[in-house]
Amino acid sequence: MTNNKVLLDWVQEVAELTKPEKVVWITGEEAQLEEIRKEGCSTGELIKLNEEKLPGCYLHRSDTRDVARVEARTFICCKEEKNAGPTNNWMDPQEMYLKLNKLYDGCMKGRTMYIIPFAMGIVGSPFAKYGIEITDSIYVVVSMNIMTRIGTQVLDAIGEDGEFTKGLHSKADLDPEERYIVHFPEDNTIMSINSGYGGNVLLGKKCLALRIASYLGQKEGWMAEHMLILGVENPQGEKRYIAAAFPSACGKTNLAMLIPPEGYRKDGWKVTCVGDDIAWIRIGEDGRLWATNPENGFFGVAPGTNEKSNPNALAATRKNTIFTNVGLNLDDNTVWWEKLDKNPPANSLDWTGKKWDPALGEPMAHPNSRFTAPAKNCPCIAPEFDDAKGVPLSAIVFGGRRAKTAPLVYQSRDWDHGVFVGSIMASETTAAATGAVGVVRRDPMAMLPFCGYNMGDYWQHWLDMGKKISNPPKIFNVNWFRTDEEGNFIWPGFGDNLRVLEWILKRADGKIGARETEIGFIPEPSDINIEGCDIDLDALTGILQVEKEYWKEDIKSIKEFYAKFGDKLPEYLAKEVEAMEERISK
Ligand SMILES: Nc1nc2c(ncn2[C@@H]2O[C@H](COP(=O)(O)OP(=O)(O)OP(=O)(O)O)[C@@H](O)[C@H]2O)c(=O)[nH]1
Ligand SMILES: O=C([O-])CC(=O)C(=O)O
Ligand SMILES: [Mn+2]
Repeated sequence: MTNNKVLLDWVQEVAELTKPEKVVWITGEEAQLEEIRKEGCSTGELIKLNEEKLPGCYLHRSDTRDVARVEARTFICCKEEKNAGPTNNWMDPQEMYLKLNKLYDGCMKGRTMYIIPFAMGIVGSPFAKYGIEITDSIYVVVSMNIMTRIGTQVLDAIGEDGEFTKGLHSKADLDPEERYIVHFPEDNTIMSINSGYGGNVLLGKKCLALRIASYLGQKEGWMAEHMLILGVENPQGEKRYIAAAFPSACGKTNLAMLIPPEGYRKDGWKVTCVGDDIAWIRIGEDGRLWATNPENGFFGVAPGTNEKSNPNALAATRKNTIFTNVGLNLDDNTVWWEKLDKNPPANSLDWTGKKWDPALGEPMAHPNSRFTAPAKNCPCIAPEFDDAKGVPLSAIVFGGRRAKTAPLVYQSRDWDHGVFVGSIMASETTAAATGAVGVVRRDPMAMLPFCGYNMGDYWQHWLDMGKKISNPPKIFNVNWFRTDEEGNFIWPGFGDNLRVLEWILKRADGKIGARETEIGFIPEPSDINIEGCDIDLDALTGILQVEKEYWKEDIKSIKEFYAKFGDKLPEYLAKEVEAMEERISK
């Protein structure tokens, strides 16, 4: 398969440690993959769904104690603790290797070890990064085939002495107490053990394309971000691209696949999706920022996805998709999740595989149940999806889930101030990670769980990038999640978010004015088009205010957070929070 000596030696070393019964190199050929899917069905790892209604689709159930990313068990192991920073778990690399090697010892006994060569980015592109994931999970093999570009083409691209990220995964015995998701950025190595949940085990995604890639980006002068990328074409035929960073389960997939409201559709607005979760961003020869999506599929949140909220995502899941932890309709062998439609199938199994009983009031699908769907399935996938050079960004948008404080939208004064706006992001936690849901926490640039080095150095890297871009995108912050006294969302969201994007793009093109406030530029309410939208001008005006009392509270929390970084906190950010405090307390 390959003459790469480093790779061959490593595979042999891993096989000696984990002691599998069999070793299989994944070629990427359909016949081999189909064999593996069949094998997965015979072991129960996969359940084949209705071939007529959902051709090529499977259901997978992960262990009930293993349904989300585990941030408390995710580590960045670099030589010096200060390089991991105060927001990452750290352990000395040698100590961690020792600990892990004990856990991996014999963990694949009686199992098959699969070797998956994969690419993040387009194979052969100068921006692609290659990896090898060794795993004992069929779910991982078939999911990596959807989420990344895999097979012999990748081995050829790596070549005899090319570099690659080493990724070792084993389900082992799924012991939550011994679960580890570990990154050794200095060794370009990832080790994951005792989990079978996507975010912990599909090592190309968060582990390589964000944690390892953010570290490489800092060294090599580019950026790896937790961002969707979308294209917006207005009725004049002007096409613009936006990248947006929202924390997990805060609306990236939905915004990336937005369907314009009816009036906008009639006028000729078009939205296309380049990516829904990760953006790799570089400075182009023209001095602008260019973004690519290194993935090949969507690992999207299932609950809430329906014909109305996100028809594009739903359409993407109608073939060759793997569903994880959703409900199973026993009458026709299809899947169901909360809000798919109004009629939960009575004769069904819940996400754990037990008969579902509506009387218990429990959801049928897990709140973090997911679909793994090929990007090519998505009706609005952008023509630039396969273009290795990516798309030029007009705007970068940050956003979180905040019932209060953050207004619907505001714009930073300039790039540096935009870095500040990203650094002070906060959001309510969601089911995407284990732990409490709905607790506000600081999540800078939506990268809190994904930054592979010291977040203070990461902010400095953003500031340094700004100095090198002659024509930087404009930077904004949005919040679709403001609630009223009864806890209802005030802004209708989803397709109507295009109304806010329209303002953002007019600002980016310098076509419209705005009101300067203590936190940045805010639209005049009349500048957001709400014709045909389910919100009135009063309510809109309400969510476009700077509410000083809330901001004062937020500034306290920002300062506490910043204080953790000591001398790693860029001076500009330290000064800016003081300046903002002064403006707010006037
Ligand atoms: N109220 C409101 N809810 C939204 C909006 N957009 C998305 N959501 C909800 O937010 C949840 C998650 O949205 P996604 O688009 O899947 O989140 P994501 O950012 O892609 O998440 P990850 O895949 O975890 O990174 C779903 O329950 C959606 O229904 C919006 O504009 N308004
Ligand atoms: O990694 C996962 O499990 C899914 C995801 O996109 C996120 O949590 O942001
Ligand atoms: Mn994500």
